[in-house]
Amino acid sequence: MQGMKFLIMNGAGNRFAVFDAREQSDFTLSDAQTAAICAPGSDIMGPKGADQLIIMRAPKSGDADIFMEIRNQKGFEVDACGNATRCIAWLFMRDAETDNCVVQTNDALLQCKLVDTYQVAVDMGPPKLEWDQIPLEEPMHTHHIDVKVGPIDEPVLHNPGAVSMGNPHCVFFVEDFTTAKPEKVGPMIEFHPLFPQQANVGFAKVESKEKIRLKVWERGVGMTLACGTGACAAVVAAHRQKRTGRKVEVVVDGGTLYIDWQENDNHVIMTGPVALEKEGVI
Ligand SMILES: N[C@@H](CCC[C@H](N)C(=O)O)C(=O)O
Repeated sequence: MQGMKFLIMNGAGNRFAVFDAREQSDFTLSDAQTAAICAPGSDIMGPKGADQLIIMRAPKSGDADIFMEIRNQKGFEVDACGNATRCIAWLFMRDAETDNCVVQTNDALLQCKLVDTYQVAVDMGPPKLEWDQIPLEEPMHTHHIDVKVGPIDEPVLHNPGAVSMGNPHCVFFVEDFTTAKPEKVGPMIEFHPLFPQQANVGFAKVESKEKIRLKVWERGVGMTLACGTGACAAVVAAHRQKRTGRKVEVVVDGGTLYIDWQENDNHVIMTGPVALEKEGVI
């Protein structure tokens, strides 16, 4: 690790430890090493820690510019992270002096575009909506799934939508966050038996057909200031339940993400901010 390029970045407050291993293909971190680096208070990350750790690697195919390995704060690898995609794309575009690029993840090839100095748009592709794509434990419609929180006859939360944006999301629609209690409900749903690969849990307050206020309990992390795939999933779930249109401003604790679930090609476009907090060498 000594001598390796290291950065701290965030996308709307979703914070990342970034290692540039493009020229060190044998560089790996165990789950335990990853968790130690990401932990709030770690030597590398300081008090805020990192929500995800990203390893930039050489692309695995000729149609991509860069490959991004994604690890959650708890250490394990996952297949998608919308905010980190914007950050890694921004970095690549800055260094290559271009305004578009393709970021590769385990899940997809993602087309990215610089739309302003610190704003990047990512084509997150089509949402996956079949029960076995999320995945769920058993066949069911994903438009709203039979999960309830609270007393059986008067649940506080019910009928969440299930969406995969390359990672599993369960999105509840809430009246207010005080009653919904995301910090308490999040971990219960993350490990609900209906989700064999666990789930990211969204709490979306629809303010109008064009605006959602969103909080997300992230799988393998906890509450974060922003979740890009969570924002995409919230808009897909909201539109499917006829709560919003397809083009929605999603306000998260760390900023605003603009989501457009395009009707013509079914792709979800996410636009949002990127911040570079620190850049150096380990
Ligand atoms: N912060 C992310 C999502 C990161 C992965 C997620 N916690 C998972 O386990 O799937 C984003 O911006 O999308």
